[in-house]
Amino acid sequence: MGGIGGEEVVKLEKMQGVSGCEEKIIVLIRLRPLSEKENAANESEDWECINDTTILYRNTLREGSTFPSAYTFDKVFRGACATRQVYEEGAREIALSVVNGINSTIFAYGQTSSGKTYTMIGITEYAVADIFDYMNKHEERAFVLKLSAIEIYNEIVRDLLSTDNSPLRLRDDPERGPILENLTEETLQDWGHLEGLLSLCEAQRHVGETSLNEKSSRSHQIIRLTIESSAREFLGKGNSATLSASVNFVDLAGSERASQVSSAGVRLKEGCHINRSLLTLSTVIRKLRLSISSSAYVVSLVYSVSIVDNLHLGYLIKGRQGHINYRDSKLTRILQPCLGGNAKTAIICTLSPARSHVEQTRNTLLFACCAKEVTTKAQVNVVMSDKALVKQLQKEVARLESELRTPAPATSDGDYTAALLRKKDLQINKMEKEIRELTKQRDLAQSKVEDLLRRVEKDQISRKEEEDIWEGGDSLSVSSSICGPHRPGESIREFNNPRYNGDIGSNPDEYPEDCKEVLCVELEGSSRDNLEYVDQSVNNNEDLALSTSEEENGSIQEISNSSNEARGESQVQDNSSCGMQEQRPHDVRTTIISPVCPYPDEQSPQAMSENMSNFMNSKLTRSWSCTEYHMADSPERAGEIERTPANGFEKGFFGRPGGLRRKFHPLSYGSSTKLSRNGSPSSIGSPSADDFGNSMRTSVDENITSIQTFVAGMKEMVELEYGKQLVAGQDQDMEGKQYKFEKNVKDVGMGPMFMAPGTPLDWSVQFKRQQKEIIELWQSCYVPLTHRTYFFLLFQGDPADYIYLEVEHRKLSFLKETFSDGNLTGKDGVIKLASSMKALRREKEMFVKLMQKRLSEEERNGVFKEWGIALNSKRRRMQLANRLWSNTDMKHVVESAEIIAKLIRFSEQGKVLKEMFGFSFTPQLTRRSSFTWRNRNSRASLL
Ligand SMILES: Nc1ncnc2c1ncn2[C@@H]1O[C@H](COP(=O)(O)OP(=O)(O)OP(=O)(O)O)[C@@H](O)[C@H]1O
Repeated sequence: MGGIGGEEVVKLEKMQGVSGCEEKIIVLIRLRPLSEKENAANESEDWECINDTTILYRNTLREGSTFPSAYTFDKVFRGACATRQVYEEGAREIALSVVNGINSTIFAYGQTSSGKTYTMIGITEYAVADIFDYMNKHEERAFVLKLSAIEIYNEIVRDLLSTDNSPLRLRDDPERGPILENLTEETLQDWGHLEGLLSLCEAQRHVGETSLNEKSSRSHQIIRLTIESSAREFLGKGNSATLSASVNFVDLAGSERASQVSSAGVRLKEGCHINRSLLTLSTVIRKLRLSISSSAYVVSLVYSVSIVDNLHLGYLIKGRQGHINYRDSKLTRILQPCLGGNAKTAIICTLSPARSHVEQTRNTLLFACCAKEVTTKAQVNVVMSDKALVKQLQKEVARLESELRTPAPATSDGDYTAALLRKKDLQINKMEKEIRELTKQRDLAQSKVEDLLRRVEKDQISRKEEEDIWEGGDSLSVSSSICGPHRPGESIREFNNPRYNGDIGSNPDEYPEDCKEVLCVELEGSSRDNLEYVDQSVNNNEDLALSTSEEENGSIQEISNSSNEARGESQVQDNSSCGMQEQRPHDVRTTIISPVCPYPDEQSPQAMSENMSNFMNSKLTRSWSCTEYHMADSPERAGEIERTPANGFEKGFFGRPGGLRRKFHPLSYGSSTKLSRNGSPSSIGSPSADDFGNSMRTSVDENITSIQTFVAGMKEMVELEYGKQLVAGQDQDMEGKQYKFEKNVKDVGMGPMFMAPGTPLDWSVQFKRQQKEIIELWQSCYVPLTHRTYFFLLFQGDPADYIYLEVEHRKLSFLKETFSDGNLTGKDGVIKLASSMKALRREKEMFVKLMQKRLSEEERNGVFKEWGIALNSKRRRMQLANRLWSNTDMKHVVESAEIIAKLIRFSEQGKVLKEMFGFSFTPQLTRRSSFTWRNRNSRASLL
């Protein structure tokens, strides 16, 4: 019971195959025979061991008996059984656990004279004898046996191996448990030494005479035999591990009541202490039993409700177990490790069979019943030197590290864990790959953005130069960007038309897809010889050309401008100089727009481009230019798009692939007066949704070109197919005309359309009706005012205008329907209502600036006065801009168109067109006055 100085006790659950599992206290019953006194008193034996595990109360007829008659335990021994049998069959295994490093305890519990001392003396001797025998059989190990003995008498602990009767001090060590200070611990030398020490203990123990026992033990005796063993080969090397365990042989004082033994005086006092300590022992045992059974109950309950949680369960067990009052007596304090702790425990309950002791016997059996439910958890105790302990801990650390590094064994749990880890690794790898890919895409996108910004900046510079030239130049030209890979000296061909591949002498597929843009304008009545062009030369990267073609021979003849020729092959072939090698549609569009900015003074290219984009769509098509503009990413795709038939009107509308990605063939004015569309008679350049953009994509100053293009791109088809014959009064085969016309219409993907009425009167009526509806639709759809003005001024009732009104009407109807369906935020090709409104506002802001620039103060004041705007009011120009095209009244429309026409220099462009093409685009008042101008005077005042 003393500490093991200088060494550490380590409890290992796995050592020599012994695990620290919980096991119940072994409860043995020993029924002694009737004593001489009892026989003399003619006592009857009321108890009988009916088998090895059950004891039966035979006197069941006893009056008032409510107790059970049969009790079952681990083992019951009838009176004839020798102590050796009790030891071997019930206590030996427990006692010998000590040689394996496991603590053990053997109690003897029972009333006085029931045979406790008689039994424990024998058990102790047999156990020690077996231990000696074990030692002898295991010479490879070195054993050390130490014996100590105490008694607890009247709650005083005395050392039975010491002649000093002074009490021993009991203290609790956090790791080693209860320790008796200065306890004598004798190292056993041999059997004789043991016998001598046991004799000493017997001699020193308090014994007194009671009515039931002449030599009644009046104290609790505890003999402790401690066994330490080490492998001999490691002895003296400082790194040995020693098994160390103790076996306690406990001979309790009698558990009888003081009154039953007729004690008095000293015996009574002894009895009170005895009863107190045994009562505490009983209470501890009962609580331990209750805690165990409660734990079992809790476990069952917890499992049944499927809320297994180790922590929760532990809390419940601890909570139900509550406080165990070990400290209420010295006996329970000292025996605490043996009761529900680190020890194997056996309790031998001794009984007297005499009828006169039946009550005590029952009490003993009840105690036994409680004790058999108590569990302990014995562990192997290894005493290690500091060096061995360090080494052991290092090994343990190494083992744990190894387990962490190496895969778990191929158990089901290990397989699952390994599979889980592999899955996680794969996920990590996949995510890392995605991150790399996204990073790559981000870098590429950044690079493209930077490239686009550079291009925009370049375009701005170019545009500025163009504007300077435009403002200061006198010449007019059909301007556009031509970034074609055509060879110097060669005519610019219709590259996309296979018919002309041979003439060009090069494969168009060799050209960059986005660079196949050529401006060709054929002039009515012009021949190749008298074609004129003016090299705008606003950008060295642009080639300008006027082209003509003869539909009859299927060729396109073009005249490249002299400067283009002069630049030579090197420049033309330098695609990179064009900056179009990888240019996107937007870039191309911007380039096209740039020289013809309608508001060169005020509006940035981006703003103008945005205006047009908002209203139209983000992809440009130009009916007015000989543009071969591929939106496709590849020649194959381009071909596919080109071959895609139009299935109806909507097909040609923006927002539809067919409409957005059509390839535009050049317009060509034949040598005769008729306009023709080379190769593809009608699918290219026909009025479509793009026409909205066409008008808006032209600038004020460039509107000469814009109008020309507007007319060339729209009217030429009608002139060719229908209008020319009508105007000239030639006798045409109407059936043939209709066939051609319908074919054209279908080819552009607009579906069947009405023919113009056969008589001017019918057409006049229809025109006015349709014009009125178009005006209302413009208003509903927030169509740019410039577009309205162009259209209104240019299409005034000529029968050839019919198809354009029809197309315009259909487009606007579709647009209005789209808006009314709630498709206000479309994707590609679908106009955003909000964007249209915003563009309209910007356009009005431009008009405000142009009013200041292009109207004299006198003109402005006149207009303000005429439009009811007070001259002293603020923001007069904005007031005026806001009123333009603000309602559908025809007078208002005419006046709005006149003002805008003035602002955008419509008349100047009209004149130029007339001079250039010999074709009047200005309103022919003498011919169409009845359809159009209502307020001729006001218009004239401005125009
Ligand atoms: N199984 C037995 N067979 C024969 N005699 C026995 C047996 N058990 C006990 N005795 C005898 O009974 C008497 C009392 O036994 P013992 O002193 O061991 O009782 P006890 O329980 O220790 O009593 P106490 O508590 O008063 O010390 C002794 O004389 C003993 O020899």
